Parts: sequence; C-alpha cells; structure tokens
Amino acid sequence: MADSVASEDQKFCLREVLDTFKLCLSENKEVYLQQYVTGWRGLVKFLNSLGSVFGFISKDAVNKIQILVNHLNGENGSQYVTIQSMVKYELENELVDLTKRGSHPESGCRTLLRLHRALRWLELFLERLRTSTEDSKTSVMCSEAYNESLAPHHPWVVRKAAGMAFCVLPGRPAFFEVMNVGPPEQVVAMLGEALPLISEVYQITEELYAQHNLLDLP
Ligand SMILES: CCCCCCCCCCCCC/C=C/[C@@H](O)[C@H](COP(=O)(O)O)NC(=O)CCCCCCCCCCCCCCC
Repeated sequence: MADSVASEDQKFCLREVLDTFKLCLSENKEVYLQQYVTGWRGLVKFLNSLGSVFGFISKDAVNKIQILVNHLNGENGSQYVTIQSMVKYELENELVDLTKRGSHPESGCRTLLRLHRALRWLELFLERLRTSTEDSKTSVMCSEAYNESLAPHHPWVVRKAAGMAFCVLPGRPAFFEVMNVGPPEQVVAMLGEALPLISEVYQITEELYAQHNLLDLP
C-alpha cells in the first residue's frame, strides 16, 4: 500500500487535491469518508514528491488511510459512509477504546482523529503560506503550524524528528513550483478558495467529536 501510493503518478496539481475536500461535504453538512480519504491520498502523494526525508510521516499517514479504507470496504462498510455515521455506529456497538488502548486499536474514530488533527496543521500551514511574502521561510511556517496543532499530541521523539524534517523543506519558490498551480498569485488565489472548505470540514468534524467527547481518544 505504501508503495502503491508512493509510486502512483507523481505529477499532479495541488488544486485538484484540495478540490477533493469540496466533495467531502454532503448537502446536510455531513462529511463523506471516501472523499476525505481521497483528499488525504492526494496530500500524501504531494508529501512524497518532496523527498524521502518525509517518508516516516507519509508512512504513518498511509497506515491510517489504509485502516479507514479497510473499514469502508469491510462488511460493515455501509456504516462508514460519513464520519457522522461512523461515529454513531462505532459508539453504539462499543467499537472504540474510550479511555485507554484496548481491544479496538484500529477504530475508525481514533484513526480519523489523528488525520483530523493533521488537517488542522494543514489549515494553519496553508493560511501562513497564503499570506506569506517572498522571503518567508516554509520551515518556520510549517513548524509554527505544527506547534499549534499536532505537536501537543506527539511524544518528544516524534516532535524532534518532525522538526528535523521541516528544516529540509524546499524554500517558498521551489515549494510553490511543486504545488504545480501556476505563478504565485494563482497559488495565493487557489489557497483563498480552498481554505474555507478545508476549514469547514475541520470544524464540522471537531464539533462532532467534541459533542461525543472523542477529542482525546487514546
Ligand atoms: C509539507 C511538509 C509536511 C509536514 C507534515 C507535518 C506533519 C508532521 C507530522 C509528524 C508525524 C510523524 C509520524 C508519526 C505520527 C504518529 O505518532 C501520530 C500518532 O499516531 P498514533 O496515535 O497511532 O501513534 N500520527 C499522527 O499524528 C498522524 C500524522 C499524519 C500526518 C500527515 C501529514 C501529511 C502532510 C501532507 C502535506 C501536504 C502539504 C501540502 C501543502 C501545500
């Protein structure tokens, strides 16, 4: 799985990836899991194109994506159509470890929570990128976004490794290039369109998880 995601055609446009988050929202503001997963697959592809230093990050993301895909394709797949239906199904059937790790280490709820926190990182990072200037450093934007989102949930060793990886991020011009969206003005415009959608998907999930007390799942 890691390999197939890594080697699928490397050339792509970040606009298309971010567009998939648009397709996540149903009419009544539920979040489709299939589309959410597709969005993440695209992001992982982008991450892989930045080089093998990020391999440990993409590997973990791929693992989590695969767990969710297995739920979607499993015999109870119809319960996993939206994040809302997944939460309801897993809670009603006691399929979630609520306070300490136990017999359900791969619940959809705890797995998605990790990606959900990473989506917050993405939102913060992209917002910084959108408002950045030519001499802004991607490594700084990235670690600031990380410190405000994922870092509090990670042990020291992961924070350390992440910090080291951020240092070798390409600079802003090269980064914009890999995004393959066009000149900087177009990148900024694209981000301006994509961010509210990502933010909405994040907020809806955050409220759902808060409502059910799921924000600290082990
Ligand atoms: C562009 C640079 C990309 C930097 C990515 C920033 C996120 C750094 C995350 C570091 C995670 C390290 C790997 C290990 C994580 C796990 O310990 C930890 C906890 O899991 P557990 O409870 O099962 O043990 N896992 C997680 O928190 C999930 C992390 C998922 C990270 C996915 C990041 C994908 C980034 C996509 C980049 C796209 C950038 C697009 C910008 C234009």
